[in-house]
Amino acid sequence: MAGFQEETIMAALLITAEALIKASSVYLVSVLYIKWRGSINARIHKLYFTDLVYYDVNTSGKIDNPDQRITQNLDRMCHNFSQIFAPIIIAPFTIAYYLYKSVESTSYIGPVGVLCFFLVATVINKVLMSPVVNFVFKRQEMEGNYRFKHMLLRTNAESAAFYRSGEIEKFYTDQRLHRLLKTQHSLILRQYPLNFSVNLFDYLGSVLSYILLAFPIFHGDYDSKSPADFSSLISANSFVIMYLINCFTRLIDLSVKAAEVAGNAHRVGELIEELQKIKDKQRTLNYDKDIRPSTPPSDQVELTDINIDSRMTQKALTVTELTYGPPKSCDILCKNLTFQLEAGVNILVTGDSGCGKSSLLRVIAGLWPSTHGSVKFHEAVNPSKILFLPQKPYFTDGTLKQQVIYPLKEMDYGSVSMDDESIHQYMELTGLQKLTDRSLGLENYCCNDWYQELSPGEMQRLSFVRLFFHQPRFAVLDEATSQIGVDLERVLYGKCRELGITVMSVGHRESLRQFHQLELRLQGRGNWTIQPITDSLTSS
Ligand SMILES: Nc1ncnc2c1ncn2[C@@H]1O[C@H](COP(=O)(O)OP(=O)(O)OP(=O)(O)O)[C@@H](O)[C@H]1O
Repeated sequence: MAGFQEETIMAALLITAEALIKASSVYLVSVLYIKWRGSINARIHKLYFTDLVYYDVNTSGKIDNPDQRITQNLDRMCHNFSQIFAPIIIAPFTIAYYLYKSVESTSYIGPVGVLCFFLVATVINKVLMSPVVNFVFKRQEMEGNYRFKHMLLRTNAESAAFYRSGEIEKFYTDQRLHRLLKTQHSLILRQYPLNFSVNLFDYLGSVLSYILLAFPIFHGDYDSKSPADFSSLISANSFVIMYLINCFTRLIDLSVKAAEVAGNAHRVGELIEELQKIKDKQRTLNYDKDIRPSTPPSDQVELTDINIDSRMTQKALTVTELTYGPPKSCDILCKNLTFQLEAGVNILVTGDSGCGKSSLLRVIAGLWPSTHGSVKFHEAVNPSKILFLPQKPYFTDGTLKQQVIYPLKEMDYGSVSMDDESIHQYMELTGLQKLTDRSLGLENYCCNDWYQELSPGEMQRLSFVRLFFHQPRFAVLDEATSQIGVDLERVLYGKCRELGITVMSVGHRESLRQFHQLELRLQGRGNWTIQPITDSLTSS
């Protein structure tokens, strides 16, 4: 009786200890998770934003939106890990104690029997667990793809609506959902035998305790005991063996959760590795970002017949023997292109739609790799030296002023010698005074989605306010005035000249020619020409 009481107290103590460890582990894992997630997400942000791989990542189609995907996987992984942490920590102590107790009551038969049972169960569960890990990993990937499709549609809902593309978008979204459900179904199919085996070993465990007790009973070890002592001994010993089996079966039960943790960890690892690979690939690109001034190669375009402002002789960039095409394609958009962007000499890039004008800017900006040749910057690529205005204007969430000073932050604003009055003047110049009034000034209205608030022409005008605010020495403008009237276009280019901003523009409009001194024409099939513009306002 005393033995039975002792076992009960011991079991109660162990259960309490486990509950305590479980609560503490959930707390500990949560605290660690916050730190861990902070550092992992910061690493992703660095790879994704600072190292300029986001463009590649998004166009690679392999891991769109890695930040969100990694966070989701980390969430699940940490949740499951906090569930299995406590049982794993407490298991060695309970197992050691009950092994010792079962040796006392059944000699070697009890522990050996339980260990053999555990080994068989572990091997079988291990075999059944492997496919589950793979499918958990696949399900995460499919779920990420499906969610990303929804996010993409939400972001571009208006453009899709203009094309009345509801049916086709429904088709593609259903396809992704179908793939996700199919993977989930396959996962459930693989989980079925694993769950069956886990439950089977749970039940077999309770029967096993009586089988193991039968050995000392039939061996005659308890023959000398009175019926009362015998029955209390049996109940005490069966309790010990049952608890020992229970310790092992609980470890086996963890295999389902362990499979989930392994699947999630695998996916997080793969996403990070993929980002790192893209970054390494970028590093090995034949792309020279050296910002030190250098002497130009001898075979560059001669600009002797161009009226160059003698005060400005510095160069922004030199493109040498550049051959490029769309990534993951054998097409060549331009072959052996050589030119330089020199202060005071505006260049107009022209050519038919799809001939590779924007692609040239992508290669120059380092977003696309080149097949051959190099791009050498003589100025640092930062807003005060060289600023890119992309074809699709970019706006972040925040106030009007944050849009103007972008990519600077409010806190960096002090480092720029410009007051709000100048911004107001530029808003007025570009015809955006109404927008300032509507926004109750530059800083009083915080908008989450400026794309919904501005017309395409307003977006382009606001981009010019940004350009005037930064006053870089060089600007690369991709169809930056396509939605603006020719009168305002003249004003904007005039202001660029007044502020000493040399531009390289991509555009189709005839009216643009007068603001440039050189025309770089991409003729398709890799051919190109570069020649002076005779009707330029500034040419001699
Ligand atoms: N991310 C991409 N992946 C693969 N091919 C692309 C990608 N973006 C553009 N292309 C292809 O590269 C070619 C050149 O595109 P680009 O955007 O440079 O044309 P463009 O000359 O600027 O045309 P437009 O005047 O219409 O803007 C096109 O055939 C286009 O389909």
